[in-house]
Amino acid sequence: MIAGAHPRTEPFPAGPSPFIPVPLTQGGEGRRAFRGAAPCSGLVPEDRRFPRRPGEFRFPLAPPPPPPAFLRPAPGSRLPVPCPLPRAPGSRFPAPGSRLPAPGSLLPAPCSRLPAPCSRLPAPGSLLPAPGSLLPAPGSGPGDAAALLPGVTGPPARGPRSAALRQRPPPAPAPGQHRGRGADVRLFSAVRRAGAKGTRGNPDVRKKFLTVRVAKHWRRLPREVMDVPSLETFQVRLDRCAGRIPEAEAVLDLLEKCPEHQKKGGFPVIVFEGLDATGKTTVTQAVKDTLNGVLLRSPPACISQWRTVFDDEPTLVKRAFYAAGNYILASEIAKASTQAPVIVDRYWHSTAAYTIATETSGEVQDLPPVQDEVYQWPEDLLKPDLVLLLTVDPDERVRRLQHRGLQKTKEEAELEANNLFRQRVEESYRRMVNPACQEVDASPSKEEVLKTVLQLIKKHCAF
Ligand SMILES: Nc1ncnc2c1ncn2[C@@H]1O[C@H](COP(=O)(O)OP(=O)(O)OP(=O)(O)O)[C@@H](O)[C@H]1O
Ligand SMILES: Cc1cn([C@H]2C[C@H](O)[C@@H](COP(=O)(O)O)O2)c(=O)[nH]c1=O
Repeated sequence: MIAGAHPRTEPFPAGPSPFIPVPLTQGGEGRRAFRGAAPCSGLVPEDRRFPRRPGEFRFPLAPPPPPPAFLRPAPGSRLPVPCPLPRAPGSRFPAPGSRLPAPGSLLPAPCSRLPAPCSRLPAPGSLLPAPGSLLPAPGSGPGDAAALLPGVTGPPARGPRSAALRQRPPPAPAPGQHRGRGADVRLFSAVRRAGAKGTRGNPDVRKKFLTVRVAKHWRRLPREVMDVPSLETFQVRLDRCAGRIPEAEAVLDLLEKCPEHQKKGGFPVIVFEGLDATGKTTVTQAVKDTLNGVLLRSPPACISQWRTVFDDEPTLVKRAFYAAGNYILASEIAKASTQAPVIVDRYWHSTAAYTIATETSGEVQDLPPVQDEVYQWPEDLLKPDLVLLLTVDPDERVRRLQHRGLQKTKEEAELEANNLFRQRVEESYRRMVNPACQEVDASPSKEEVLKTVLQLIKKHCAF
């Protein structure tokens, strides 16, 4: 976060490596140093580099490309006046019940960014809803909070990639999994089965039971969070907001350079997870030094300068950014693990755990149930050999946070202020599966924690 901030870690005493030494090292700076810096700008084309603070600059350096042909008006036709939809009095939204223009007409810029009421209507891939269709009242429809967020829903923004993404068939479901929409279908069928057993011969009871269970789940997690995660899902989501957030386009450009379905090399890949200030930076640095390994982190250095932009976005956009970072990181892991052991400071489990905890409220009992699909690893994301979850007694963690004295992220402030949020993040980590986390008590001294961690690595990873 603060470029050039003081180092986050104190060095471990140097010692002989218990593993085969590999003469390759990389990384080693405290992760905060990467926030706000542009460490691998070489990867980013010159016209895609952005200044580091959000608000300094919000539009691409080049003028925006002309709208695709299908959005342009027919020759000789008159452009509509700035917003053809009548506004509700005192509102930025069209009045409920107002009629939409004919399909194919050009939505001018201000209207094309209209949130929920407009963006929810078109069928996937279609330009506009049927002529004369009625706009729903703002906020109506299923309790899908995400659908009400600008830039989260609606057709992808623009460009040839958008068209390609739109034309691609939806990703095939995993074996035994329902397609795409996922959670609602899956949950519904699960409840149907339970209802059928417990309420045989009493359809009224079943009806009530179904309604209550499904509605409750919808309120807790937006459907998009429950969607089966895949590279394509996150590309589509970033593409949808690329017109508004130029950095999303830059992330997509980097993603396109990463081969799909990355495979791990012959060396072990070990991930460290945990709440902020549990000692990940400290221990990952020490393990990397001990094993002569490569240290990588999520989000990877080449996109971390845009964190501040995405951290201020709605959860689903933010999650798409961090998830995209994981796929870019996967290609770095694939390459590095052909040369040396790879130590990773945060990966998919962090993206999932923070999203789940942010999108839920209340106590850990209110999280999606154990074995829910939200705790699954994405099918198309390179898997590590071992994931170690560092946990620390809450008081000790607060002491470490204070000792560190760095500027806090929104989540860190939330973790400090909101005990329930902290518990939800940690419990979500614990519920992750395939691969699951191995919990390590990181409350003891740095030397003891390193010893424990090295023993676990020796036990679980082949060298
Ligand atoms: N085992 C330990 N005992 C005492 N202090 C520790 C221990 N491990 C780390 N610390 C100290 O706690 C603070 C936070 O550690 P560190 O930066 O490694 O945590 P982190 O998990 O990487 O945090 P973040 O996720 O926010 O980057 C630092 O000041 C560090 O020196
Ligand atoms: C990787 C990742 C991070 N975050 C958020 C959650 C935490 O508050 C900070 C941690 O960042 P740090 O560099 O380790 O201090 O970032 C997230 O929400 N999702 C992610 O995937």
